[in-house]
Amino acid sequence: MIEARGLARTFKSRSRTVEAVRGVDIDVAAGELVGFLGPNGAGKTTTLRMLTTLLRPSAGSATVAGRDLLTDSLGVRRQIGYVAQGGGSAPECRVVEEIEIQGRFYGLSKAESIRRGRALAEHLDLDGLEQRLVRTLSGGQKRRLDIALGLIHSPRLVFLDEPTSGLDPQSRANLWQHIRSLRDEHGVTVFLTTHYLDEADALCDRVLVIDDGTIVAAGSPDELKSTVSGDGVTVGVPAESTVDAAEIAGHLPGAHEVSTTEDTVSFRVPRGDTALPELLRALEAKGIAMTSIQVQRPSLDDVFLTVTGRSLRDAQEVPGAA
Ligand SMILES: Nc1ncnc2c1ncn2[C@@H]1O[C@H](COP(=O)(O)OP(=O)(O)OP(=O)(O)O)[C@@H](O)[C@H]1O
Repeated sequence: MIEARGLARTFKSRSRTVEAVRGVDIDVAAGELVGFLGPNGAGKTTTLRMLTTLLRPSAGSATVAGRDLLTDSLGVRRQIGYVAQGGGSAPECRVVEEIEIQGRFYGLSKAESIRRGRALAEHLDLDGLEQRLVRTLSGGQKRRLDIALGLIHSPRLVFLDEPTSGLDPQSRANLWQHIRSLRDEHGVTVFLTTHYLDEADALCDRVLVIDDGTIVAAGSPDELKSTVSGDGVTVGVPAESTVDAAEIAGHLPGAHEVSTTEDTVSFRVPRGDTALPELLRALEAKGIAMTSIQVQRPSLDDVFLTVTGRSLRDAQEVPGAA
């Protein structure tokens, strides 16, 4: 559905040149729900704007929904839906008018726009809001309206730029369900940007991690996590046993990054759940009584940390990156 090669975009002003996207390759298959994850300023929106024909690439090529991005941008536009970060609906318009206007933009008749609008309203929980002014909608309702507008012409591929940013946790979870059902029930391929780790983890089949204009990791959330350093295990032991316990931990298959505090031993192993029985047996054989145990699956932040050397959360706070 998307095949991009070496897509790049440089912004030049008199004082400086910004290489916002430095030659990315992107492959998205039909029916996938793919997340583009990265900190502020990583190049997510710039990539999205290129793939949706809103910004001409400085280099590279792409096929989007079967159309060539550079030579058939109109064809691409007809095939895709795009929901920008702030959405596109006018605050003083009624919901029903927005839906109708959007349909007319895409060449639907008034009757078709209304029919399609009704179906989308039902699907996206907008029933009963048709006569409301857009500015009176809640944050979650407004996002769902923006998504409905992006889907009015029944695109096979939809781009969502940070669809849940600024929403409260409940509205975010609700919107995730709607986004999932676009794919599950309507077969729409979804490509979305996010800087929420939990969103990428919970929602996406596959995640592309972008940092400083370059894709630094790609795979399903589980694949990405398993390529990192494995599960983190922390075992509490009596202070006099930490040295022995650390040695035992270090001999477990695949154990690495062993460290101790006064009364804990921490290490990583490929699978925490399978390493634990062996650890327990070995500690018991040495007469070491464990006082606590904690196993932590790696997070997407660990992935980011491994590939960039920085925490994704810290990377959000880079001055001037926004
Ligand atoms: N029109 C522009 N002119 C100059 N620089 C730009 C322009 N648009 C984006 N940039 C720069 O390109 C880089 C990537 O920006 P982009 O908006 O693509 O990042 P992002 O990952 O979408 O960030 P965010 O999560 O904050 O939306 C940033 O350094 C940004 O300042």
